[in-house]
Amino acid sequence: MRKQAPERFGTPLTAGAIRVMLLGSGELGKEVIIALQRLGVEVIAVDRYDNAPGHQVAHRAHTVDMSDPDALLRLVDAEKPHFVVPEIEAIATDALATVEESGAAVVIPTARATALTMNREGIRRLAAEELGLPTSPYEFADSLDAVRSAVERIGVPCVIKPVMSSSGKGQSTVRDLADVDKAWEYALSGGRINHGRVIVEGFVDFDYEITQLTVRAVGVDGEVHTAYCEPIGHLQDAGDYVESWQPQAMSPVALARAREIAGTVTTALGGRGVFGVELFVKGDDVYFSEVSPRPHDTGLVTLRTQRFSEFELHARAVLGLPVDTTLTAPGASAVIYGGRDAVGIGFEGVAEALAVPETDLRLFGKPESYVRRRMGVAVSTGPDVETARSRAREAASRVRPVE
Ligand SMILES: Nc1ncnc2c1ncn2[C@@H]1O[C@H](COP(=O)(O)OP(=O)(O)OP(=O)(O)O)[C@@H](O)[C@H]1O
Ligand SMILES: NCC(=O)N[C@@H]1O[C@H](COP(=O)([O-])[O-])[C@@H](O)[C@H]1O
Ligand SMILES: [Mg+2]
Repeated sequence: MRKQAPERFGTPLTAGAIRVMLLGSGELGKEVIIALQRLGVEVIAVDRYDNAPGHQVAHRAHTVDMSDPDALLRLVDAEKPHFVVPEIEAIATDALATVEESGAAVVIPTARATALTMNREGIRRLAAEELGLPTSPYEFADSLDAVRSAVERIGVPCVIKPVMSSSGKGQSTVRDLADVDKAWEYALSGGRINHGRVIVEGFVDFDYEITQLTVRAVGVDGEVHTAYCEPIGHLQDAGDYVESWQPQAMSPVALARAREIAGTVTTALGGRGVFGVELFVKGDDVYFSEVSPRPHDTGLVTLRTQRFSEFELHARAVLGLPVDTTLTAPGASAVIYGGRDAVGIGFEGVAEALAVPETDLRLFGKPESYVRRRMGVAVSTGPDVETARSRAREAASRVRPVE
């Protein structure tokens, strides 16, 4: 893999351009695309539906079924990107392996890391069984009977999730054996790709949970180094993030353990880029949950809290450029949901939201809204995290989705 930055940054849309292809172009990809374009990179945005947020800001946009390996290989062949940057969980990872092996493009962070993290089984077995990291107890199951016996062994409460899903899709917490049938049905219908396989995880009664953003980037010595952002605390509702803040206060022991776990798992995954290492913290104990080999939704807060947001850090790391993870202000983010099932919705209250001090807004521009689809986010800073959190919540609540 090429470790150094390209020597020459050519002009976009000419033969000398550095080309990056994003596989998935939602709200996170859109910010990565903007960051890349600011560095003079030509960007090709790919998603499963037309007019995805990143499509709207890229040099070129394609709509393809990203779980179809042939479709992906045809696209890579046609566009000849230097870097392929997965942005979402539902991608044909065997096609990424082909791209990497053939040397057609560099896959970020690596094809193997993308495959391992796209399936909860791959990353959980790596973390717990190979790396020996502390996690909740877990079992995998692919029939209702197998789920029932797994729940009996692990005990309630426990959490059932499709092996391939994200943002809480198909996930439920089972508090009673009688709830298992419903949880299994929900998992089958809710994953991004129906694999008929779930993980049953013991419920971790954590004090708080964090995302430890971890950046693997090339240093001045030409080697890949690990850099850590300040921990991001967050609140989840039904497995989906609703609020995040940075920094999360942690005991020195818990912080050191969090970084050690994050360093271990990201080193094992390898490659370059931003990783969102999700951890549960109870007292000084830290449990690994999962990791995104890409910017993390809870990291939207870094748009205002860090000198360089997680999206800018990813862009730099992808290109082999130096990074700087400095926090510049405490801050918080609060999610704006669509609140309705409708195409082409509007938003009122934007001026009122932006009247909240030290507050910014992102409206992602998703063409279709669902009740629980994330359509925007408010990001605020303040003298402390508490002030920033109440500002972000206030701003988000002032934005009203309308027909
Ligand atoms: N074993 C567990 N014990 C306690 N809480 C859990 C457990 N697993 C998940 N949760 C809660 O559900 C949230 C979402 O879980 P998880 O991150 O596994 O889902 P996801 O679908 O991958 O979400 P995302 O893609 O947004 O990260 C966690 O952040 C946590 O709040
Ligand atoms: N937790 C992962 C995550 O937040 N991913 C982000 O959500 C988009 C999909 O949104 P959609 O489901 O509304 O299309 C993805 O493209 C990515 O930006
Ligand atoms: Mg998660």
